[in-house]
Amino acid sequence: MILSIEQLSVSSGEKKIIDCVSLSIRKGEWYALVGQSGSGKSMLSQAIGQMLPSNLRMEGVINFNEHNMMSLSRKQLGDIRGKKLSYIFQDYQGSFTPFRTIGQHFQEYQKVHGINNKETRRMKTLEALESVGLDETFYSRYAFQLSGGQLQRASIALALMFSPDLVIADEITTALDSVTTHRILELLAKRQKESGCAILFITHDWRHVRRYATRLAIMKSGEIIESGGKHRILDHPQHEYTKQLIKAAPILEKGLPSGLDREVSYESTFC
Ligand SMILES: Nc1ncnc2c1ncn2[C@@H]1O[C@H](COP(=O)(O)OP(=O)(O)OP(=O)(O)O)[C@@H](O)[C@H]1O
Repeated sequence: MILSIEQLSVSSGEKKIIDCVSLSIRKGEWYALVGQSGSGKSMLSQAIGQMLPSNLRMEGVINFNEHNMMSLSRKQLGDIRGKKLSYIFQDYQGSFTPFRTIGQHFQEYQKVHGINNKETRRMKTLEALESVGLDETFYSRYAFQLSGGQLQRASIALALMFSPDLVIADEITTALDSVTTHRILELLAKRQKESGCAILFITHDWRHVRRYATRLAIMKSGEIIESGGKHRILDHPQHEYTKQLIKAAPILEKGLPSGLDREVSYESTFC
């Protein structure tokens, strides 16, 4: 297991926001976390990287690789975050400051993680951008000169820069149109295959669960109410709430069975 969460609770004063959650993620898998708005998905994802605000109290165990995340120092957490554990957020505009070029962001990110030679950092940046279909002209562009899809491509490149074991992708396509969404998720799937990382994929969209996930968990009011393999849950949901969520989902693409991979060519067109 890459990640093992046991009996995790997060509270604000007397109020439990996450209630005794346990889940584990295997090496290289695509694990989906599904649930209504406010159910605690983002909070759980932030708890994994120990990024919760100080007003919240955490209990339980979070083991990431061989590390007990809750007992690490700031410095140890800093070494893991970005290198072994990385995040891609919904708010891609917020991930890049407007006054710095894409290249400067990549330079800074690598510098923080100990790559001291500027030219090495530049070469690695160009390689990373190329791996997501962005050519070298993007190096000197500012974030506001990129489309939403291009910024998410850059976010994916940044998140995968140090070949992390786990990438947490928190509703990364919510702000994108459907064609761009498709291209971004195909790109993420392709880069996942190449790098072998596991993905914790937070989503509201059952079509994406059906297409990409290997296993999933459903959250409701801070608890995981059902978890397991994709086929089992999509084809035979046990919990009434899961049944309702699946029923309320948009009609799934006709003729696409729950688990069969369908080859879709990777579009390198910039989006
Ligand atoms: N710092 C905080 N202090 C107290 N409560 C908080 C704090 N941050 C978030 N919450 C509450 O925790 C609950 C879970 O929020 P969270 O953002 O994890 O939900 P979510 O499932 O990710 O929702 P969405 O799908 O809309 O992003 C919400 O009720 C939210 O108001």
